[in-house]
Amino acid sequence: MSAGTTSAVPAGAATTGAATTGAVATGPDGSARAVAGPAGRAVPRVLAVAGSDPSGGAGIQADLKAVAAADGYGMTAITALTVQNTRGVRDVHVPPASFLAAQLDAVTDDVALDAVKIGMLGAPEVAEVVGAWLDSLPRGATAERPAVVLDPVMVATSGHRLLNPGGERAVADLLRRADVVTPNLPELAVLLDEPVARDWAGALEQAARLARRHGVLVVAKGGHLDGEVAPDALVGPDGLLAQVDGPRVASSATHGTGCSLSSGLAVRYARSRDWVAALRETKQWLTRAIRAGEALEVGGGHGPVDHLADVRTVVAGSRAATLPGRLPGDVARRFAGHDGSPGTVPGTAAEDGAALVGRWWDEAAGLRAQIDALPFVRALADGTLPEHAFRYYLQQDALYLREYARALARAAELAPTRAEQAFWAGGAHGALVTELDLHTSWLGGEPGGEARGEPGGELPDVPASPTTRAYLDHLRAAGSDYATLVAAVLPCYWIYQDVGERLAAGNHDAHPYRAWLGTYADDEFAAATRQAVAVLERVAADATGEQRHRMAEAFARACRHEVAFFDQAHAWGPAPA
Ligand SMILES: Nc1ncnc2c1ncn2[C@@H]1O[C@H](COP(=O)(O)OP(=O)(O)O)[C@@H](O)[C@H]1O
Ligand SMILES: Cc1ncc(COP(=O)(O)O)c(N)n1
Repeated sequence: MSAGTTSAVPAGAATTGAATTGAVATGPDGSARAVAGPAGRAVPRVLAVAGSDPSGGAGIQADLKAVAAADGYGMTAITALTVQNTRGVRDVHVPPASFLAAQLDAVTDDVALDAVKIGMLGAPEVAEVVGAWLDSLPRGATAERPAVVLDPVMVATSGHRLLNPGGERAVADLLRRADVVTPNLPELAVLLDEPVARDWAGALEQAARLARRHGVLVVAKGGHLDGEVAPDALVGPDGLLAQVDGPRVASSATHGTGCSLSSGLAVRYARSRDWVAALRETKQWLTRAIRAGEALEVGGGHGPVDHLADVRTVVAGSRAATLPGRLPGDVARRFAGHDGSPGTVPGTAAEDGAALVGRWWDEAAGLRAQIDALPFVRALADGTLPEHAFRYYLQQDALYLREYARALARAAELAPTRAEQAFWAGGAHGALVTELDLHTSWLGGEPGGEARGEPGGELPDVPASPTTRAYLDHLRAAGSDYATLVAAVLPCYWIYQDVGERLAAGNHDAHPYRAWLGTYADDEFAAATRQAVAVLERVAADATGEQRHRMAEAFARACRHEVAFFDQAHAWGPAPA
């Protein structure tokens, strides 16, 4: 199941987009709570009223990162200072409530707010100040009134109280002033004064009761339940409005998920004015952020999510794209005419293709030289590469191969002839079984000696790096057009075979990676590479000028990703303890 699948929307209930525009749920005080309305600002101005977490994963720090990740402008009014890290909360200091009131006034006097996210309040008097401030904001579902998302923070994941005794009533008193409230299951139970829901159906019933009692929309969250799916749902006074399912990620990087969800939701709602769409997008983003969290290696307890995982992927991709070397456009223009219009190359069709592909390969010579000069490749060649750096490379390569096999399978799906279909299907099988088996068995054994692990093992339980993800994104983006896809998958064959030939030539009996280097000198792989190149030549020969332009770009980009991929393990540092 993919993250953020929306389902179980009852007929007539809010879903997304135009269908929900104008839908409202009415609170007991008669104020309208818009489920969806006219679109808001492109870069919403969002104020987080919350506590500080010095370890950066939860609280105001998470809020700012989540707001930035959702492309909003973040501001903060700090309610409390905590002394905490990923392992737990050591102390809490709540400054005078009047100081918070002054912060709120300073921001509101100057800045028009599109949304407010309220998190940890710490003490009843702080909640009261926030309540009075909310009452001073414009009322009703007007453009001037900021959307208010209340995350009723009470207890940290570690079990430490984040709200003084007596604070629960004051927080409950804020519910009627919020548009959406996002309690976790224990908080939902406290707000209703009921036992904690034991299953999802119970959680949805409680959420509806809370929504009815306070005239507020409730996001029920399944983070605290078990099972393969981590469901969230938007629930109104009349019950379920929409359920958003996502896979439960097996990860300890869940510190601050509640803070991040509520902030991301506030920004996305302020932009789209559609709570269901905002929840779905926020959930999808959060799932990616949780997946990428462990790779940050922050702390020894419940680590943070990687709020900026998507940004890192883009940065890694553009870093690869700007590696020195000829711009793809230059390559393409030479063959397609200066304006990118269909050009002609003299000679027979078959010669055209070979000449074209030969030029692309020559244009990538600088990148191939860069690969040879990379610290990683040199250390692998001379045997000085630390074992943990080699393992890192193997792990990322295994994660890459699994998805690369999908790209080859897609090429098989799109192939116009039976021969090409069979070739790519064989390549997909080879990547998935032969090559991936080699990786998993190496990862289970001694990289320096012979492979010892079991073939057919599972993929390494590590997240794909931003560099790996960026390369895979490139392959995915190429996947709708056969010619572009063939050009994008080719460098992985060709460069690997080319670099491998030189690595294998320097192999010797005493080389610590001799068995691995031996795998590079594989005649079958060399033959498959020649065949893949022949297919590329055939496709290039038949391509229009515009297609050739796209192929040249896809090919050159993939070459750049190859450089970045080989380079990514070079910052190996000391071996982990
Ligand atoms: N292991 C997980 N995998 C995927 N999503 C999760 C996981 N844990 C929590 N979430 C999501 O994180 C958000 C916060 O959920 P939850 O843990 O219930 O709240 P809180 O952080 O307030 O205790 C929800 O969107 C929930 O679905
Ligand atoms: C300052 C602060 N605010 C909120 C939380 C709750 O975090 P979570 O999102 O994991 O429930 C926290 N641990 N610290």
